[in-house]
Amino acid sequence: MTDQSRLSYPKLIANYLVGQKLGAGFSGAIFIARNIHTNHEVALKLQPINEPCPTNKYERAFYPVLQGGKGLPTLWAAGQEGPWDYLAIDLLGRSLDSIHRELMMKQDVWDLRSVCSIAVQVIDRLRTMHTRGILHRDIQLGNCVLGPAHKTQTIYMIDFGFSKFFIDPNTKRHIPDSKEPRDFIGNYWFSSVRVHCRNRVPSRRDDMEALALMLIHLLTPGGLSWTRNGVPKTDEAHDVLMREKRLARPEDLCRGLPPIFEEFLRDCRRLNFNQRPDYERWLEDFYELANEHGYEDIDRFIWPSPYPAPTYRVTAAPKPMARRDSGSSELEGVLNGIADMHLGGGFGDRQVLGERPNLVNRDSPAPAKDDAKGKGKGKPPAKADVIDLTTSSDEENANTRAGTAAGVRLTKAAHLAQLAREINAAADNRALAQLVRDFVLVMQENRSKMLTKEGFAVLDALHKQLGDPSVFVAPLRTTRVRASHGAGSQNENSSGAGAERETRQGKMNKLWRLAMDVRGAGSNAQLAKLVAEFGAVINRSSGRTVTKDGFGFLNGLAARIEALS
Ligand SMILES: Nc1ncnc2c1ncn2[C@@H]1O[C@H](COP(=O)(O)OP(=O)(O)OP(=O)(O)O)[C@@H](O)[C@H]1O
Repeated sequence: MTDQSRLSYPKLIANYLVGQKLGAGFSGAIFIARNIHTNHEVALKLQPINEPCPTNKYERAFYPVLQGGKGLPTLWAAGQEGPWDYLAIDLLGRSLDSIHRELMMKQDVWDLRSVCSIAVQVIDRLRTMHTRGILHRDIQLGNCVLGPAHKTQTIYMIDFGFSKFFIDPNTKRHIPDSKEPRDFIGNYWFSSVRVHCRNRVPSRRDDMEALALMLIHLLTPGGLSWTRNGVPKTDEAHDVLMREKRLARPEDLCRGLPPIFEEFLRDCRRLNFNQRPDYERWLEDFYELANEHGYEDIDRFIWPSPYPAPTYRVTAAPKPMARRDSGSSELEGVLNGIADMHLGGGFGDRQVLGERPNLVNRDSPAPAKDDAKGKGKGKPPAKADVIDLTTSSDEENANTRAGTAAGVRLTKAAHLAQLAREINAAADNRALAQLVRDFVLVMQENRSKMLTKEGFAVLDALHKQLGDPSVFVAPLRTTRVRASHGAGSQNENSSGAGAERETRQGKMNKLWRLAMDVRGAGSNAQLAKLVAEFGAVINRSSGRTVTKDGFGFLNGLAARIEALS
């Protein structure tokens, strides 16, 4: 890197009169410049041609491909003159970093409207870049800037010095993954754990994860914990930073925030190397979040914010009892063993549910509201009596709830897994109905209403028990069709437009119809079919969340199962 302070920049480069300095970066400086023929003002990025890290040269390759994309700057001129390499690009506005610094003098976190607006705009920019075969690889607040004077409500992406084509222009295939040691490319604050701490090759998922971390940073008082000591100056300090980043669990990073932030971060971390992120799903979910809070038109980033008061902030995480690398794996093992114990007991006999042709169709199932009364029986012990078993940062078991007669606080995943086992062992409709109510309780008590793989396992068990427990029933999960998660979407060229995804209205309509059908179901076999349909609707929906209508269906199901007993 060149020592900026010793450089003396020219007054005229090509057709540009060099004016006020806007900022200095890793390997050059950027100035306001005016075209001497047209008076057109640009931002001129100047770099010595012998710069050891010639980012201008790299950036030049990407601009032609990015031209015309919303929120991507226009390149007006580029070349070398004398000892200088220059790029003339759109003159843009303030960076989010500069807004952030100013805002943090007044309040501890950003307001939700602004964060949603940043989310949808940057997701959209990444979608454009990725669709054109380019990874950004340096997502950070300083590289998101407001548009020029007539487009100040559009967020622009800048600084493609670390960018890379991830589709090979000759083979048209995704670049290969590799486990070879490699230099870290990115930034300390937001680069993904895989890229920063595990030295993996960056791909689309890592740009998205960096965005997720950046959004969480904006809602964390004092910022993400590893950003608080500044840029690490020694290898030891860098190691400490990486360790902290690696160990930070999504549920702790997002405690107190709407569930979408945690789900977004987890989803980015779940993607395969060459998998296309489901940009559409996340756009839709952030629009929905904004909508729920009455924020309109978040495609426009309005600053100062019309709703400046912070709505959410990350709350401090309790100190975990046992952490993976804290050396207490024995204790952890014992606790997990307790969590995995089959606490249902007493159902060792062969299952006797399934089709009951002799059942009378009673037309008066209890309304969903009444079902809630039954929940007292399976009600978990008070939270104060429980032990926290949440230890995994990678699995979908983040959110704890009070649970089980053993007085152990199970993770959502452990509790759902236990419910699935109990459903498989249930001896009659009455027991099954109670377990469905317990399922509703577990889901409702948890912050995230996302139906995880353990939740689908509960539906699978129900489907099997209500159908015919003696025959193998294909798991509902195998019917998953989500655009970005299905096998087909592994292909980098997949459009992933989500043709088979459920719209919000479609989901509501289908759940409403299912809730109606469940009331009239005359047999366990009919209920089994409705459970399968329910699973399919949730599976195709945005965020795979169980909504109010979904709980309505489940409560109706419990009532009907009981009525058929
Ligand atoms: N087109 C632009 N219009 C206005 N300001 C800009 C523009 N491009 C960059 N800047 C300002 O200059 C700063 C440095 O620019 P940029 O990030 O492109 O340079 P860099 O040398 O690659 O920097 P870094 O080392 O931080 O990655 C930015 O944070 C921004 O404040």
